Amino acid sequence: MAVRKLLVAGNWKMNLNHLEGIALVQKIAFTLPDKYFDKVEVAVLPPFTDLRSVQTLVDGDKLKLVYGAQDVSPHESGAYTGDISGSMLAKLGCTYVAIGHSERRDNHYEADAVVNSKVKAAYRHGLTPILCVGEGLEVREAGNQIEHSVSQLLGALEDVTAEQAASIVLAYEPIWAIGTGRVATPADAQEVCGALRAALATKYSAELAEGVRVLYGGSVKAANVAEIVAQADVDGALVGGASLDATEFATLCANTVGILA
Ligand SMILES: O=C[C@H](O)COP(=O)(O)O
Repeated sequence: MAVRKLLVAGNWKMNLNHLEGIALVQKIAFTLPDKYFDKVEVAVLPPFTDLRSVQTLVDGDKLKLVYGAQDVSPHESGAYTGDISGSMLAKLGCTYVAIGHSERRDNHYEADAVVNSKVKAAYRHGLTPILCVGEGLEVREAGNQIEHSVSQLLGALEDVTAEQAASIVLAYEPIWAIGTGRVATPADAQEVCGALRAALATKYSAELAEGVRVLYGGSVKAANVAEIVAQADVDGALVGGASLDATEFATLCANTVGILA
């Protein structure tokens, strides 16, 4: 039986300048007891502009949390104005990179092929993708959430080897739950997270699928995280709004495994 270490990742989105980011990371680190980090991996995903500051703080104070980026260019270098390459993120000590978030798929017209190219770019530079999939309300109401999310997963994994996929993190984020306060029920989360794991087993192997961490995201708060993460195929959370407040985020992390902050 694979032992999957829980992961709570805070996606700051387009919030907190580098000074505010330093303050938030310091408060999170000082609020969570060291014993916590033995049970749950805690990551923050700041805006690009904050990464160097977060790196300096984490390295300098030997903090136990890790960090990553919210996107990555599919290109290596060159005339791609505004892009940030995987090599640049690796140089900044990033562990993770979120790829395919619905806010990128929608606002930047990122089709599955683009998401796939970013997944491969992440692996070229030793970054672990947090691959985001999830359906809109109209798909949910039609009952097609599993087909939709599995299709996004398989589109993102085109030409991705088993060796690479073994380390991937998936995040099921129903769009109708993002930023709305309408969190998915534990059963909703389990249904799709379980289907994503089954799809990995079919594409690669049952052993690989058992080892991959599948997160839920969408209005996760300290008050609701425990019942969601208690589901068999949910291995943590990708947290937006609640990650911007140190006390809420630290309590959310602690509640993930029932450790009081
Ligand atoms: O990446 C995080 C998800 O978009 C969830 O955001 P939220 O917790 O604000 O609903």
